[in-house]
Order: sequence, then structure tokens, then C-alpha cells
Amino acid sequence: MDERLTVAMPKGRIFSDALDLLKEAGLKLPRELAQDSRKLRVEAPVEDLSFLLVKPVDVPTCVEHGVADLGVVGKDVLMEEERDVYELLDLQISPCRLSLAGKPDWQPVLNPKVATKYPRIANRWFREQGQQVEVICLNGSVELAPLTGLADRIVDIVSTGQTLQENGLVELQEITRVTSRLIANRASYRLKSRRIDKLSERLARVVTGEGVLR
Ligand SMILES: Nc1ncnc2c1ncn2[C@@H]1O[C@H](COP(=O)(O)OP(=O)(O)OP(=O)(O)O)[C@@H](O)[C@H]1O
Ligand SMILES: O=P(O)(O)OC[C@H]1O[C@H](OP(=O)(O)OP(=O)(O)O)[C@H](O)[C@@H]1O
Repeated sequence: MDERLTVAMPKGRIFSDALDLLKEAGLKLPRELAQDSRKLRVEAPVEDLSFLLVKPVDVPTCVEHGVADLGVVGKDVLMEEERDVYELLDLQISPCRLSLAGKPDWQPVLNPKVATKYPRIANRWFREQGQQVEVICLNGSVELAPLTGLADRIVDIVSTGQTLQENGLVELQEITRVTSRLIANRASYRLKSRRIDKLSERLARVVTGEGVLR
């Protein structure tokens, strides 16, 4: 049986944290698996691993469809995409939070407009709060929405808080904490369980500070 594993890695912010974690776990990775490389499929022959470099939002898609056995993805994307995959491990990298934010002088209005890159999470959260809102989908620069009048509030990622602060907005409520997760394709997890468990265990030992397992 083919025990080679393919891992979908998110380009962008999470990439270097994820790469550091793999290296800390003792994996021997090729130099072309690097932030500044343009190669999108990279083989790691020593470890019998292949890496696919994809947009963060596409990691769960690749894993659900089985083109990757494993993936590394933010919990925010995982919650938003609702893909049929296993969540194996909290890698505890790239921490941030998903929060409700707005202008400091925001007044309650009936059926407020909420701008976000996370329409499913926002709709679900407001429903749980028993609040009716109109969700407006944006793909970035979400903080502009309350400034321009496009929306009353936003649901967005907060890390240092700099973007909110520089745009005169305040964090009103934390919705969820976010870290990156290791996810697995369901069939791969059955068919390649030995290899997946071994890799997952190596990563878990780094996360919990138990030391490298070789
Ligand atoms: N300050 C932050 N802003 C956004 N995402 C963050 C931040 N800190 C950590 N993250 C994590 O990084 C992931 C986003 O990474 P990144 O910003 O590279 O991609 P993206 O903006 O979603 O995608 P792209 O820019 O490729 O369209 C998030 O899903 C989240 O889990
Ligand atoms: O709290 P901070 O440290 O300021 O980080 C949070 C900001 O970073 C992200 O935006 P990104 O840089 O990905 O740009 P975007 O507006 O295109 O999503 C996120 O959407 C916030 O705007």
C-alpha cells in the first residue's frame, strides 16, 4: 500500500509557523519548501512526504477531496468551511481570535449590518445570541466597513489589535480563539492510520513540549 503522505500547507501567515513545527519535530525537509519559493508541489524524499502549497481557505477542500491526506489550517477557516474532515491536533501555532468589533460610539440598531469574511460563523453566532443581523461578505479590509457606513459592525480576526486601533475601532466581544489545526482526510485516516498517527504523534510531542520522537 502507498504509505506516502501528502500534506496541504497554507501559503501566507501560517506557513512559516507550520514549517518551524515540522522542523522541530525532526523532519528532514528540502530547502525548496520555503516561504519565498514559487514551487507549489514539493517532495520530501527522506520523509516520504509530499507538500501542496495552497491558499489557506483551500486546505480543507484539498483534504476533503483526498488530494491531500493531511492539512494545516486555522480553526477560523475550518469553522467557516464546514468540510467533512477529521480534526486531529491543535498545533497551537498562529494564534489570534475572531471577534466582534465596531466604533466605540456604536448604538444598537434594529437588524444591524455586519461585515465579515466569515459569513457562516457570523450568522451562526448571531443566531445563537438570538440577534437578527444582515451579514455583508467582504474579502479583506473589513475594518473599512464601519468607517464607510457599509456596515455597523464587523466580525474579523484580531491579533495585535493594531488594525482596529489604527482605524478607530474597538473589540466588542471575542467570538472564538483561533489556532491552526492538523486535519485529515477520512479515508486516508483509515487506510494510512499507522503513518498518520506517527506523524501526528511527532507533532503532538513538540506542541506539548515532550521532546522529539524519531
Ligand atoms: N493577524 C492575523 N490576521 C489574519 N489571520 C491570522 C492572523 N494571525 C493568525 N492568523 C491565521 O492565519 C490565517 C490567515 O492567513 P493569511 O492571512 O495568510 O491568509 P488569508 O488572508 O486568509 O488568505 P489570502 O491572503 O491568501 O487570501 C487565518 O486563517 C488565521 O488562522
Ligand atoms: O490585530 P492585527 O494584528 O492588526 O491583525 C488583524 C488584521 O489582520 C488581518 O488582515 P490581513 O492583513 O490579512 O488583511 P485583509 O484585510 O486583506 O484580510 C485581519 O483581517 C485583520 O484585519
